[in-house]
This record gives sequence, C-alpha cells and structure tokens, in this order.
Amino acid sequence: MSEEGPFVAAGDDDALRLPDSADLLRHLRFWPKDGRITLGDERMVLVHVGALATLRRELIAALGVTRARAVLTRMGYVSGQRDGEYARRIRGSASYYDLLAAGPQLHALEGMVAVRPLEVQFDIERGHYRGEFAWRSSAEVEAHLGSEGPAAEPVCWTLIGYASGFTTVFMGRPIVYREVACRACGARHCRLVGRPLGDDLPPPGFEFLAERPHAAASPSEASRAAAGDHGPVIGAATGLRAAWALVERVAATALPVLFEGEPGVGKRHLARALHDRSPRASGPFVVVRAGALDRAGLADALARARGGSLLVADLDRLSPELQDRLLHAFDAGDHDLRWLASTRADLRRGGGVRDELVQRLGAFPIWLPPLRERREDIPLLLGRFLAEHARAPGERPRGVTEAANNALLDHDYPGNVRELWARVARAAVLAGDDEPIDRGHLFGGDEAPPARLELAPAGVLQPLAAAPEPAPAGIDDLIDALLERRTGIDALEQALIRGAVERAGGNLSAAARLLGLTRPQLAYRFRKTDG
Ligand SMILES: Nc1ncnc2c1ncn2[C@@H]1O[C@H](COP(=O)(O)OP(=O)(O)OP(=O)(O)O)[C@@H](O)[C@H]1O
Repeated sequence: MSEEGPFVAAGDDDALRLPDSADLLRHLRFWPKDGRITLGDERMVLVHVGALATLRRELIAALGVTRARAVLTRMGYVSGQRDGEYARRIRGSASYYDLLAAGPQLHALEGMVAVRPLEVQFDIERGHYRGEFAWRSSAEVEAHLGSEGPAAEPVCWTLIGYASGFTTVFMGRPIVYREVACRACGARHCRLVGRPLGDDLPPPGFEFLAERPHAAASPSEASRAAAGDHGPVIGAATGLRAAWALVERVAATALPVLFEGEPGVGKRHLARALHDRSPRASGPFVVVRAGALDRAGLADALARARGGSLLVADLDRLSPELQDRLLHAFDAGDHDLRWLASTRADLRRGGGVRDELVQRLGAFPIWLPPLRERREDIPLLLGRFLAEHARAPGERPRGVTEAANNALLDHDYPGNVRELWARVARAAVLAGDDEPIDRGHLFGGDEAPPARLELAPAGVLQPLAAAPEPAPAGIDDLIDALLERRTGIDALEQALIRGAVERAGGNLSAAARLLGLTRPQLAYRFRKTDG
C-alpha cells in the first residue's frame, strides 16, 4: 500500500474521485465457446433484470418480506465479498482509497448501480469506518418497481449486502450498510451509510452475521468462554450456513447427530449450539474425548449427561471395547440423554469404528467445511476474536494492519478456526498497547516453507538444496527450443501462467497448484504479467 493512516474526505473533494476502471475490466473475459464469463478466477453470469424481478416477487410470496430480504441481502453480501477478494488481487498495491473504490466501480461494471461517494472516512488499523454513498439507476429499484410498484421501505437489499460484503473484506472486520433513502420510496436517489457492526443487533437482512443476539454474556456464557468456547456460531459462508440450517432442523428432535470435519472447524462449537436450541437446553452439555476415555470415564459421562446431551468427540478414536459398551448403552436406551458425536475421519470409509455404531450415532451427519474453503468467514471470526481480546471490557477492539489482514485472508489454516483464534490471541499479547496487530505478531517466522531434507549416504539428514532435484525428462530439448527462438523469461512466465490458468478453467487456486506456487504468489505474478 502506498499510504498509511486515516483517510477523510467529503463532498466534492477531489480525493473522492473514482480512479480509472481499466485494470478491473482487463480480467473480464467472455468464453462463448465454453459458455463461460469470468472475472479473474470467478465465474459470472449475465442475468435479466426482468428475471431478478420474478425471483424477487416469488421469494416475497413464498417466504414473506423478512426472509426474502435476508436471502437477497446475503446473496449480495457474497458477491461483495468475492469482488472484495478480486479487488485485493488487482489493486493490492494501489492506495487504500483506490482499493475501496473498486467496490463501487465493480458494482457499476456489473450493471447493478452507479455509485457516487459522498463521504468516506476510514482508519483500517483502528477499525474506524464511515462511508456514505449515493446510488443512481439501481437495478434493484427497477426490479422492485416493475414487480411490486412503489415501496414504503427501502428495497435495495442485494445492493446493501454487496456494499457490506465488499467493505468487510476491505476493512477486515464486519461493516454493515443501511439504506437511509430509496428511490423506490420516492427519494431522488438512493443513499446508504456504512458503519462497523457494533454490539447492537445487526440491521434487518443481516441476521446471518449474528446467529444469536450479541447480548451481554450470561454466567453460563462466561464459563463457556473460559472453556474455550467462543459464543455464537459466526459465519456467513454457504457451507457453514448449510450446516447451521441442519442444526436448526434437527435440534428439536431426539435424533443422534454426528458432526464431521477437520480439527478445529467448530464441530464441538456447533454441537453446543445444537444443545442450546434443543428441548434439553437446561440440562448439562457433557463432552468426552474418545481417545482419552476408559470404562469408568464412559460410565461417569453417561451419568453426568443425564437430562442433557453427551458429545463423544473423536469417535474414530474410540477403542473396540468401548465401542461395544457405547453400543450397548445406546441400545439399552435407559440413559436419559441426547447422543451427539464428532469425528475428524470419514467413518463410512472404514477406520475401525463398527458399522452398527456408525449407523446409530451417524444417523444424522453434519459436515463442516474447513476454513480455507470458507475464507469469507475470516473477517467475521477475526472481528469476534479481536473483540474478545480487547484489553478492557467494552473497549474498542484493536486494529489490524493491511499486511496482517492480507496474510490472514491468504493463510490456509490447517488448524482451522482454532488456529485463527490462537493466532489472534497470541498477537493480541505480543502487540504493544497502542499498536495495531501486524503480520509478524500473527505469523512470526513460522510461515517460511519448511526446509526439505534428504537422507545422505552417511545416514544423516541434510538440506535438499545440497542435492538438486533431477530435471524432468525432456527439459533439455525444451530449453534448446526456447533459447533458439529467443523466448525471453517474461514471455515464458506469461505463457506458462496463461497455460496453467486456461488448463484450470480460470480457477487460480488450481492453476497455482499446477505451477507449484501458492495462490497469492500466482495472483502476484498474474497481476505483474497482465499489468
Ligand atoms: N463458527 C464459529 N464461530 C465462533 N467460534 C468458533 C466457530 N467455529 C469454531 N469456533 C471456535 O474455534 C475453536 C475450535 O472449535 P471446536 O472446538 O468446536 O472445533 P472441533 O471441530 O470440535 O475440533 P476438534 O476436532 O479438535 O475436536 C473453539 O474455541 C470454538 O469456540
């Protein structure tokens, strides 16, 4: 980034002029033979406003205004987040304002609305944000007027969701907009104001940002926080929402539920949320780790969970003897409890758990995607964890530098949400009192790729660099041909990257894998070769 510190501009200030959008357009490609349109590595579609009007009308008729608004707001939010990620890749080295301006510009390029910034203030490191924009020619107003006629309340739900999703990625913390004037209600133009999502309830349409109201912590919540349980289930990504929808459906029943997913994805967290929504919510929630369980421990857990729920975590690590006992206890049915289990391994692919047990405890499986497959949740979780680590209760959470934000969004999180939480916890301790959290506080030196070692003839491990890998077969011929044609290194890099991106169907992550690069490395080179 070429500038630091707070940004403040309002009115006809030159600083609010939108930059040239050629860089954003350069990656918009039409592939008519393949039936694809791509923007960077995102697949896009052209949709008729008339079709949106039909969708809107039918959603309202089927779900009612409140739920229809929630669906459309979330749809916009996801688009805004995706474009936020795209803008970071394309304008990552521009000024902060130009990066933010990519949101309004992409929104306009995508045909949704023309945006004029009226007032923009932000300080990314301190987490301050205030943005006021005017909208002209909103596609959503057109769709609404076409299908419903004039409205009593603002109607630009998808657009508000988009602005919020984009700015959330830009700021690295949840930002929500409200539409304070709308053309569909007779105003001259639509106007929206965005601010950080505080402790109050999210505005209508944004309920997905806080599953349960952010009420003051109750004593039971305080003790859960001490046990490492971080309150409401946070997340807006489709995968997490799907899991949450299943939890909501199954909570009221007596069915056993099996939570599946990698370590730290939130299996126990969701199990707790299920218990809290079940008819047994006032009973105990007991968790046992199968790997550390013995006969006495199991008997004790069964007794303690009476009237509540028992979560058998890591079911895949339960000894054969205890599997028999558990099966017996389940079939006897004389334990007054709700059965819950979690597993990191896929039990249907074998792995030592008896089929009878899998059939019983796995009657209702719920899979949680890893965090790297739902990166849009990172800013939301980050906002939550930063608030948790504020130095004093109620104090404004500390900020995060742009470099830290980028690193957090790019990291792969083998330890998932638990790892993110631990990194933020450590960084909050390491950063000085008035200092924003920087990349080094979060990652230290541990992001350096692990040195590759090989076993030398003397039987000791030595760095692989000492013994270079043999060149792939045919490489000499290729080198000869390239040198003969005087192919420059830049042209070669460009051709290789384009080839990989094409072969991966425009998917940058897959292309990066083909090239042996990380996705951010590829995005950087891609930008370099294209711009
Ligand atoms: N969606 C979420 N919102 C808020 N906090 C979360 C969420 N998902 C996970 N966490 C927090 O991340 C940490 C790890 O989650 P959890 O213990 O539920 O993982 P797990 O999948 O059960 O892990 P393991 O396989 O190691 O048992 C916990 O502190 C939990 O509170």
